[in-house]
Amino acid sequence: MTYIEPAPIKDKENPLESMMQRFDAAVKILGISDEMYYILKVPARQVTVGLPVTMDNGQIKVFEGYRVIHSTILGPSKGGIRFDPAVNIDEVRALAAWMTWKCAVVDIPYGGAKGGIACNPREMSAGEMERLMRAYTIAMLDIFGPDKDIPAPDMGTGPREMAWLMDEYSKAKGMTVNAVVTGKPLVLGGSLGRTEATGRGVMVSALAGMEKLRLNPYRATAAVQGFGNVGSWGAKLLQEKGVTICGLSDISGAYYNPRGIDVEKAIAYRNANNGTLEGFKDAELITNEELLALNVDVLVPAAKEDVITHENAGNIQAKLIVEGANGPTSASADDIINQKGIMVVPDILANAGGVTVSYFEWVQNRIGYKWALDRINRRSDRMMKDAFDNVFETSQKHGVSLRLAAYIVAIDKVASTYKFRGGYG
Ligand SMILES: NC(=O)C1=CN([C@@H]2O[C@H](COP(=O)(O)OP(=O)(O)OC[C@H]3O[C@@H](n4cnc5c(N)ncnc54)[C@H](OP(=O)(O)O)[C@@H]3O)[C@@H](O)[C@H]2O)C=CC1
Ligand SMILES: O=C(O)CCC(=O)C(=O)O
Repeated sequence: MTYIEPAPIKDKENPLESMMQRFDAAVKILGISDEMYYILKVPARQVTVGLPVTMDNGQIKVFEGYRVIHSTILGPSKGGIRFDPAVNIDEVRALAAWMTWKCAVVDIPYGGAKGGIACNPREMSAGEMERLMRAYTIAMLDIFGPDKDIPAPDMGTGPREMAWLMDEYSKAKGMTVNAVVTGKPLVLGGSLGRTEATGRGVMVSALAGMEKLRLNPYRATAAVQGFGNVGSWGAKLLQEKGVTICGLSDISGAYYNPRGIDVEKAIAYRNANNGTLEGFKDAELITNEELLALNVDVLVPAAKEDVITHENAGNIQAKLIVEGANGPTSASADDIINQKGIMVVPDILANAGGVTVSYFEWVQNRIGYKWALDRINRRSDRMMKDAFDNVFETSQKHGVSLRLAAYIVAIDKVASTYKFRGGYG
């Protein structure tokens, strides 16, 4: 029997610390009461479960899984499930709070949650992943529910895992409940457009930021860190809008070509190469650290948190950062980036396209209907652009960064909803 120990919690530069620093700054500007501060800060519910799973070699491994429901003030909680070796409870707490703020920024009727399991999907077979996901679903039967808490994919998970979750949940309830999870395969009630939705929202946010900076997409260059769901779709859709993608990366390294990389070709290469860009020939191999410092107009961190810190923020040359990942910039880098005059479209705005189309999926499941792709794209693009404009206006009004403005918009919305609900007891 083996116990898979979760990643240790770092004292500093951890996502929870970064989230709290921005939250505190926004709360100060809004002048929120002490009572409200703690109502918004403390997660509504946190669950940790031990998950014994029989591995292919017959050995039992015990994994630790989490679900944190940060808030249900705006509606049932919503947020993805992450499978990654670095998962720990603090990371999930930060990610859950970001979901609350994200749903509020794009104005969808959800609270925020996140789940995670400390595991390494790259070292697990499909059968092991399935047993782990089913064990997690059973452990969370009382937490999940189409009117309570609705999971979705995040790093290391996708439609396949969501299908297992839906199946296990439905079996336990004795009926098909497809609205319990979003990001499902199309045949199980998944929505058209969900797979590419987060990358599409990144593209819409990038174009909105470029317009403010008067950058012509046809003359602009970009580098994208992370080539999974968000990074590959973000890069592809930006390229379709005329942007030259000079850099791409995954865990194997970064790939640079100043004349531009054909993103479709890179995706085909990755798909045929066991999911990795390793050995990609149409570009020079550089490091992920070098990719962040490339002389490009737009930088899209779309891999993981805390990749831009006070140690490397000074090297960034991009004029615009569009945060595809959750928490890619640690709070210690904010001042440096602001002093350099770099515009940052923050995570809780830039990557909200995914949860927006998840919301559409949930609505379609509940009314038993399927919308066409052009309708979904039109609506989600509109919602992303409206959210960008609202955050931009708020930043002008308060003289603050887009990041702080996004927190102000979100916290104000959740706090005033709480007051209207009369929840002071
Ligand atoms: N999926 C979604 O709808 C949403 C995702 N997000 C956020 O976007 C980010 C990415 O998620 P998603 O695309 O779904 O995840 P995936 O697992 O599909 O992809 C993650 C990508 O990041 C790469 N990566 C991991 N670590 C590093 C590193 N140290 N340096 C460079 N690249 C690295 C991975 O490389 P490799 O494959 O080689 O391991 C992979 O290409 C996460 O922060 C997630 O929370 C936010 C909103 C919605
Ligand atoms: O699609 C969803 O419901 C949530 C996606 C997610 O986890 C995120 O936006 O970080």
